[in-house]
Amino acid sequence: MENIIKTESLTKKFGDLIAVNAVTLNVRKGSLFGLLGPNGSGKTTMIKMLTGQIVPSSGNAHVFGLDVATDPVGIRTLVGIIPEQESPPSFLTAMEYLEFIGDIRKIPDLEQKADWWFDFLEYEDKRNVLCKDLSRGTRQKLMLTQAFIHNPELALIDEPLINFDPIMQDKVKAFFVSYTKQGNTLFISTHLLETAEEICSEVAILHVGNLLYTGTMESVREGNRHLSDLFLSLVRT
Ligand SMILES: Nc1ncnc2c1ncn2[C@@H]1O[C@H](COP(=O)(O)OP(=O)(O)OP(=O)(O)O)[C@@H](O)[C@H]1O
Repeated sequence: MENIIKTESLTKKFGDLIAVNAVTLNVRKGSLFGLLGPNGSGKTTMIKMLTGQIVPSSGNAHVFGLDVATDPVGIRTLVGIIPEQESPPSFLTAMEYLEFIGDIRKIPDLEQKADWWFDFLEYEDKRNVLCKDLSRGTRQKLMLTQAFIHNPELALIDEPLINFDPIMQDKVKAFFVSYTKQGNTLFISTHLLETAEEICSEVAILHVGNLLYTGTMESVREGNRHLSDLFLSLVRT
């Protein structure tokens, strides 16, 4: 099956600190890929490199065949991301922010698509509220909306569920599963191991920048093993 993301010895150093150490992995089309790891293991750094927000120190990564180092804008045009800032501009309303995204991405039928997302994520009543006055969960809804509103074939999202209540988490999880069942690819980082076990088709486990495991959820579950058992056995050693 086609690899949508390919990395080879991908490395990021911040001074003497090696945040991501020679990671080689492939993400297949249609995967719901979960990147797991303890605090500071390099998950955000990986996502930032794969979305062209920071440049690798060495090694390489290709997304849709585009090199993250030389074509970051090409990649960001194609994929859905929540940018580094993670918050919409405070001086725009939710709808004004989506119009701004619609202009940049040249999205046809923006109004109609925004209506669908306001309804689906249940924040229609916040449409005309300034972003600075939105709750953290509602800001996360808006950021998810802007990541998916142009119907990308690939989205890379750092901790997509963390600010949501359990009901909204269920709804978003179901969306992620149906999004990938349609042939799209989703790459998420998460600390929620039960959630990853429930929805991911493949996982990778990072520990102090090193890739300790990558495999399908079937291979994780061999012998009735739980993802948390595998995770803890790898990162506690
Ligand atoms: N801009 C930076 N400058 C210096 N060090 C950085 C920078 N960004 C990240 N790091 C370091 O790189 C390492 C990996 O950080 P990263 O944010 O990628 O981890 P993470 O797995 O996403 O962590 P968490 O689960 O806590 O969000 C950490 O030691 C972090 O302190």
